[in-house]
Amino acid sequence: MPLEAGEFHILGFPGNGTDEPEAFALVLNMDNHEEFSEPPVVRIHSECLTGESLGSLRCDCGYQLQEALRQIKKEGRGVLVYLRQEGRGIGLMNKIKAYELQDRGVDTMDANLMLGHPADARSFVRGAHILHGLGVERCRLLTNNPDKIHALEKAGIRVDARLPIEKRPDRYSLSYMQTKQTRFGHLYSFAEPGNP
Ligand SMILES: Nc1nc2c(ncn2[C@@H]2O[C@H](COP(=O)(O)OP(=O)(O)OP(=O)(O)O)[C@@H](O)[C@H]2O)c(=O)[nH]1
Ligand SMILES: [Zn+2]
Repeated sequence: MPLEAGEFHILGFPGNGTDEPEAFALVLNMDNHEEFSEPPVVRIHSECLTGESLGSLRCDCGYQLQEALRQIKKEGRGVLVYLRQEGRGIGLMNKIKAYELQDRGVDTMDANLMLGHPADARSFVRGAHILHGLGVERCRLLTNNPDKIHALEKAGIRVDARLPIEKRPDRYSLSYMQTKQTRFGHLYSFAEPGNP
């Protein structure tokens, strides 16, 4: 599939009609093991229609999706697994409701909780299964989220290195990214809230 970031193979993974939605992976050069000494670059990406399709600036998802593909292309090999866990797993309608609360000053974690949802309702086990199916047992993971690393390791994928994937915060995304840093434990290089 020709993408702006380069040519990738797209592989589809059907859902089960109930709790497991469809997923897909964008794969580059994964049959070619001999040529590469380091484990592949991997991104486990969660759906964000507003950030990716509409170009919403209030989160960093659109940037991260494109940047992950650019990094994989630059490396010459890797996998992006796309999981349809919109809104950290609460779905688009609930995310829109959460945005309404956020417009009234509630942060992204409390907005989920006030709506009766977990702060993060996602699971990354499917991502690990898909990686296993592609023959990936270890990787260098593009993420700022330590929970994602622990989830993959628990599911049997060794994460040899974390590769940061950071959008520079701006006036639309700063408070959202600060909340991810202070409340979700995301690792960002802008160390002090208020100092992007
Ligand atoms: N409920 C809710 N979900 C959001 C909001 N903003 C983005 N999302 C969702 O958050 C998910 C992405 O999670 P992030 O916290 O941005 O990043 P991550 O995947 O945990 O970590 P990284 O690997 O560092 O990107 C996607 O499913 C988005 O749809 C929000 O304000 N509320
Ligand atoms: Zn987003």
